[in-house]
Parts: sequence; structure tokens; C-alpha cells
Amino acid sequence: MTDSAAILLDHVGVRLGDVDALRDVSLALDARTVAVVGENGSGKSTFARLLAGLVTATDGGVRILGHDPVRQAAELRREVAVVFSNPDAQIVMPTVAEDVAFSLRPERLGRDETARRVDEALDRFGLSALRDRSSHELSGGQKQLLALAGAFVRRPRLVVADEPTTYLDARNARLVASHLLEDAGHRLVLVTHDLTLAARCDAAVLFAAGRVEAVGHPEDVIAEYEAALTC
Ligand SMILES: Nc1ncnc2c1ncn2[C@@H]1O[C@H](COP(=O)(O)OP(=O)(O)OP(=O)(O)O)[C@@H](O)[C@H]1O
Repeated sequence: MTDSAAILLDHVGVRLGDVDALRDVSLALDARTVAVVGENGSGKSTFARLLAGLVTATDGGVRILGHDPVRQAAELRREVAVVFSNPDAQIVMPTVAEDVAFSLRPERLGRDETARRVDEALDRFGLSALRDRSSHELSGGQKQLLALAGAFVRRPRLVVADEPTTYLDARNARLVASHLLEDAGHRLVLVTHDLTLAARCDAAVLFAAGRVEAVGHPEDVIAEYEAALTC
């Protein structure tokens, strides 16, 4: 296993209550965009949360972007952004512009730099005209774009997206996917049940019952997943 890969897991187990959500997972992932696929309950979200420092390993070793998620939790929080399927969980401020600015608070930037970065993010995600709108009154698609703006405004090195297109119509799903996949200097780990979307990533991981069943080129991994489904 190369020890310079962006995502390194060495015999990792994660126990949640009395469930082994991940078991003996060893991975070295260095592709820029990685799809995570597998059946319901196979451990995908647990893996995503582990990368973001939201759950900790019960066994084994983890390095994300060179950081130990426990001892270097602050560095990890600064460099990893998370996007979930339900954007409501991530929207905290009354207006669209305030919500994006809120994401920048930990950076302690000056007022002008904050305003510049917020404007840039709103523009990039097509939200400039909605900047003073109530964030909770946006449509589902607009809310997900707001969640993306809040994630990307921090210029993360890694974006972990857990089924970010689940509740979106085809047009917004396509828009959100293209923002996530475009190379804006970030890495992406994308948990998805959309195998067409997974195929657009540079690499894929297949989970089954908390274990890694396959890892490699998305075409091969998806073929293995589909073969298992037809058995
Ligand atoms: N907080 C928790 N406490 C106890 N068990 C949990 C908890 N969260 C998840 N689990 C269990 O861990 C296992 C893996 O769940 P996880 O959410 O990672 O799967 P998933 O592949 O993301 O599923 P889905 O596709 O349905 O979202 C499942 O058996 C689940 O029931």
C-alpha cells in the first residue's frame, strides 16, 4: 500500500452500537474522483463519514490527506467539505448570502475578502440573483446548490458527497453532478446509487456488508456490482 495516497485505510473497522458498519477495510485511493457504490446498508455512508471525521475508526489506521482524523481533526475539518442528500441539514442562516458567508467563519477572513469569496461562490453556483432570499424557502435543487456553494467557498481539498442528487430532478441532478465532478482543484468522494454517475468518476469502490468487494476502474467495479445483483 502506497503511504502517500490521499485516502489511506489500513485494516479499518467501524462499530456503530452493536453493528460492524465497516470491517477490515484496507484502501489506498489517489484518483481525483472516486465513486462509492453498494447496496443499502453496505457501509457507504459510514465510509463517507469516516473520511470527513464524523465517525472514528474502532480498529485500524486512517490517513486522510496525510492527516490522522483523530489527532489532526482541526486540519481535516478545514480541508474536507461534506455534502449530504438532504441540504436542509446544512443550511443554518436566514438568507442565501449569509449562509455561504457562515461557512467561511472558521477561516477568519476580513470583511472584503469574505464578501469577494461569497460573491464568487454565488456566481459559480448560479445563486447571485437569490442572494437575499430566505434560504429555507428555496426549492430542493436551489438548496442543494446552496449547500455546494457553502462547501466550495472554503476551497476544500476534498469534497465528500453522500448521495447529493437523490432528491433532485434530472436537470438539477445533472447540474449538481457537473459541479462536483469538474476539476476545481478538489478531490471528490461520491457516494451514489446512480451507476451512470459513478461511471463518470476516475475510480470506484464497491462495498458489501461493510467490506470492500472491489476497487478500481468504475467500468470494472460496476460490472462486478451488476453481476452480483443478477446472481
Ligand atoms: N448510528 C448508527 N447506529 C447503529 N448502526 C448504524 C448507525 N448508522 C448506520 N448503522 C448501520 O451500519 C450499517 C452501514 O450503514 P451505512 O449507512 O453506512 O450504509 P449505506 O451503504 O450508506 O446504506 P444506504 O445505501 O441505505 O444509505 C447498516 O447496517 C446500518 O444499519
